[in-house]
Amino acid sequence: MSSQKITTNNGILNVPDKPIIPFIEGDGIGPDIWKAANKVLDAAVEKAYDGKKAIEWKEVLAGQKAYDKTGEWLPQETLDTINEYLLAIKGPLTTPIGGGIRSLNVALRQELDLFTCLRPVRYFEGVPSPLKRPEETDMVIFRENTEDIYAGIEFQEGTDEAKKVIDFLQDEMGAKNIRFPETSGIGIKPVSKEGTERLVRSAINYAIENNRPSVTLVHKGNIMKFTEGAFKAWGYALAEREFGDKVFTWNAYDKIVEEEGREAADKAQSEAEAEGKIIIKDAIADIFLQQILLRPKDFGVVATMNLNGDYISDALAAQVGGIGIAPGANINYETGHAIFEATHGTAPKYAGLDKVNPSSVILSGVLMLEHIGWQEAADLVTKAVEKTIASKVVTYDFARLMDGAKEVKCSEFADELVKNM
Ligand SMILES: NC(=O)C1=CN([C@@H]2O[C@H](COP(=O)(O)OP(=O)(O)OC[C@H]3O[C@@H](n4cnc5c(N)ncnc54)[C@H](OP(=O)(O)O)[C@@H]3O)[C@@H](O)[C@H]2O)C=CC1
Ligand SMILES: O=C(O)CCC(=O)C(=O)O
Ligand SMILES: [Mg+2]
Repeated sequence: MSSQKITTNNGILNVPDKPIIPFIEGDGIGPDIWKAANKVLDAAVEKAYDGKKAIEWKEVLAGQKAYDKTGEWLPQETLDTINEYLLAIKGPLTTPIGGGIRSLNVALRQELDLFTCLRPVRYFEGVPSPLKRPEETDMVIFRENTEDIYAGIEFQEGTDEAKKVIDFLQDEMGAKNIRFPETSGIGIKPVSKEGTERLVRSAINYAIENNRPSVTLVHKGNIMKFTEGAFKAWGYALAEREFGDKVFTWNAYDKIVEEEGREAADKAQSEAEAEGKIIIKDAIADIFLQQILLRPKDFGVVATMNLNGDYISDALAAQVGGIGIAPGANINYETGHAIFEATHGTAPKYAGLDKVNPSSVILSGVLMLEHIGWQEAADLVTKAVEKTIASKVVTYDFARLMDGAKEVKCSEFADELVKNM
């Protein structure tokens, strides 16, 4: 079996039996969790296909390891390789706070135009959770991944650049509400119609393909009208224009309320639900954070901008047991390019201790196996995670909250998963 590249034809992947898939080990806990994931994913593929399929892993460098070896944090060769091989899986990469290099994670998403950050959130039976009914949290986050205040367009307080932008805003744009212009840093928040539309389109397509009853557009459009408010308006317009009678929007609901009253609007929505139409609704970001805790059953697919999606990801992860079990994928649904990675970061205090939960990156690997159509291998891993957690053999993060659990190391948890396949 010779190893080959995965290729694409109009976004449809052509996957050989032995695809070459690049990986980035990552900083901090990265080496520990990647080693565990590598073992589990290889075992699942071997078992599912009896040795007739296998992944050939190809290391590419980023972060501290890249800097130590090449003097660059994100070598061009890494970007070129992922671009060429279409997919990659990565451990977390460190971003210093308040100075130093900008996020390599964000750079990878921007450089490869991986416009969706997909983060499914589901409960595994037996995981300790702060909720009474954690199984009701079952959502898929579609986070815009290339724009927003997260794009990193910022000017530091006290610099000529910050002064120039502030002078421009005050003198030429009539801005009167910069409270302390002499000592302000400035951040810019670009949110585009194209960026919004491709994200919302992907979210609705996902909802249709996966029988999810609703897509909620989460925004702070009451305050940031022309960025977050526009996201909501463009999202509704796209849903109505491109998905027609497959969806029923709260925009349409509001129009019926105006013309015929609330009872007629409620009736129209109930009929749409009965016909299996996807309800496209919206929520303002602050109240949304309350609603996901108090009535999580109301939400299926969540489409939102970059910063909101970052906060929502960690909040929802906590509802189902924490960031140790929160997978993700950065995907361009138009080209098929994708990088799979955990939601969490490098957890530096645990680096090299062989201690943390590898489930997030392992389940990111499950998303990768599903992305290439290797569902049998993906299912083996998911079932092994279910079985292992149910048997109360867990890493420290779950063990500290579970009665009667056996705490194991990161590597031992991976061994247990392999045993339970
Ligand atoms: N995509 C990426 O590569 C990301 C990178 N980062 C970067 O990571 C660095 C550290 O960020 P920080 O804010 O501390 O967040 P982290 O997600 O790295 O860690 C915060 C805490 O979350 C818990 N945690 C994280 N991963 C695991 C795991 N696998 N198993 C169990 N528990 C886990 C630990 O909790 P406890 O202390 O309770 O045990 C840990 O102390 C920063 O440089 C940040 O920029 C952050 C997010 C994403
Ligand atoms: O890039 C980083 O350091 C943080 C990114 C992050 O928190 C995320 O994407 O969820
Ligand atoms: Mg985050």
